[in-house]
Amino acid sequence: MGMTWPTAREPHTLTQLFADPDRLQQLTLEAAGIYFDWSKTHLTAQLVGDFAQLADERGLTAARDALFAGKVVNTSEGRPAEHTAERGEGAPESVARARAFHNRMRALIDAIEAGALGDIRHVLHIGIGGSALGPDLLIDALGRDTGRYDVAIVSNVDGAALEEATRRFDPNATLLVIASKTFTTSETMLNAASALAWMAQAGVEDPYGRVIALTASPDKAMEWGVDETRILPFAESVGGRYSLWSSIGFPVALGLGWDAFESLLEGAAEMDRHFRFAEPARNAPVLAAFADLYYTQLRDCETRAVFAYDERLRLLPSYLQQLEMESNGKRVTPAGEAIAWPTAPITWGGVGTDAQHAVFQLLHQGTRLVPVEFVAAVEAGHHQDEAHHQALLTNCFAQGAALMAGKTSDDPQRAYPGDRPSSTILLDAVDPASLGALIAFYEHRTFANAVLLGINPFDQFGVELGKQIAKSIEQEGTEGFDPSTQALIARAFG
Ligand SMILES: O=P(O)(O)OC[C@H]1O[C@](O)(CO)[C@@H](O)[C@@H]1O
Repeated sequence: MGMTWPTAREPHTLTQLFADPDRLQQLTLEAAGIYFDWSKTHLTAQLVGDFAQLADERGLTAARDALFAGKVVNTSEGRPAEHTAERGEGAPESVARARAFHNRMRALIDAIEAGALGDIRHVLHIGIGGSALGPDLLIDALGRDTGRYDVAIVSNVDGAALEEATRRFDPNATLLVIASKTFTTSETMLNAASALAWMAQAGVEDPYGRVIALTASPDKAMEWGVDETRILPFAESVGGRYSLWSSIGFPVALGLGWDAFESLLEGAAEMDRHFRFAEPARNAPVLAAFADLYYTQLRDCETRAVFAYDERLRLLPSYLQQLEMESNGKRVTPAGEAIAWPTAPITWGGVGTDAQHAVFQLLHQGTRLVPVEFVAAVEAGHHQDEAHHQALLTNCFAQGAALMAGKTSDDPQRAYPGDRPSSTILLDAVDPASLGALIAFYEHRTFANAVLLGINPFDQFGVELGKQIAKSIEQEGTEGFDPSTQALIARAFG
């Protein structure tokens, strides 16, 4: 498959690019209440135009329409990708089905709140990957001091993860939520069995009566012993890492309240409409994808870094790692042809200001170019002192300015080369609606990248081999494995 990427006509530094008085206006925009700034990247109006033309040639508009129309965009698995239908933006029958599933979830939440499952104060949500990262991000960001349920999200098969939750939870007041699209993921099933045993050992009368299943495989949940009335299904066409909006969002709806969950969906729907209808040069997910492609294809950047300048968003980089790397970490086209250019960069990041005192040295003075993304919110959380928040934001903006401007010095060790790109995403507040819009922005940006790269972002066959090998070691032992693996197993298990 051949493709010519746009080229920067004249190499200008970022500081030079600001000589254009229209630059700020051209490369900033507001969408779904979020302010986006790409003016400190090397994108120019010219480059945006070139990328828009490429997007045209690559069929971005048709691909986007197919996504929202519920067409089979996940061709390797022969199904649509209908996460937007969960927020009301999709094929009418898929939207109706999502509404019916949401109504079922709401009825169960109402019943739990009314005490139908007994005294519930703790919610133990067990799931991994897309069945954990979204709920974890939302609960961590917004679940403090709600006066509602205490929610723990447990994903790792390491028993220490489950123990941390069971140590602080009362088994007699715990709701066990098993979240798994397939209801076969080994880590989740082992954690779920151990959590159930913990409840039984503590003398909970009917532990199964406290189990909720969130799944696209209700039959498997029933086989496991979950009563049908406590199974919250979602459509097979909703991908794991895109499933926060479905019943996988149950701990969010229970922990933050139904109104918050609806605001989350509405915030995402607003971003959906923006992505659908805004022209490329004023379309936030599309512009972000252009910047991503500029740095990976034209500047050979192998990574991109996301720094949340807000403690509430500290899990955002982990969430994005799955979304971006599991979606676009591919090497062939849907037709099976090798892709001749780099695909998704490595997403990494952290929290500001902590990261400034750890990894920013490399960003400012290292030999690698890393496009940086800052995510911050104008409003401090209710728990936060204004002075702290001002210091936080000031640091965030200062870093962007410093990366770009650099600093000369007679001593090369003290010189900063500058011209290092960053983009800034500024929320008004960290609330359900803004986080819905933010996450939907990232989903569509990943999709736009995929279309231009020539990738199916909705499958993830690359995660299967390790799982198969782990299973075969468990079941058949080490025979046939390489000497290194055999030695490790012998040393660990004797
Ligand atoms: O929800 P499930 O089926 O347990 O899968 C969990 C996660 O595992 C993966 O399939 C990868 O192993 C993810 O895509 C998914 O989010």
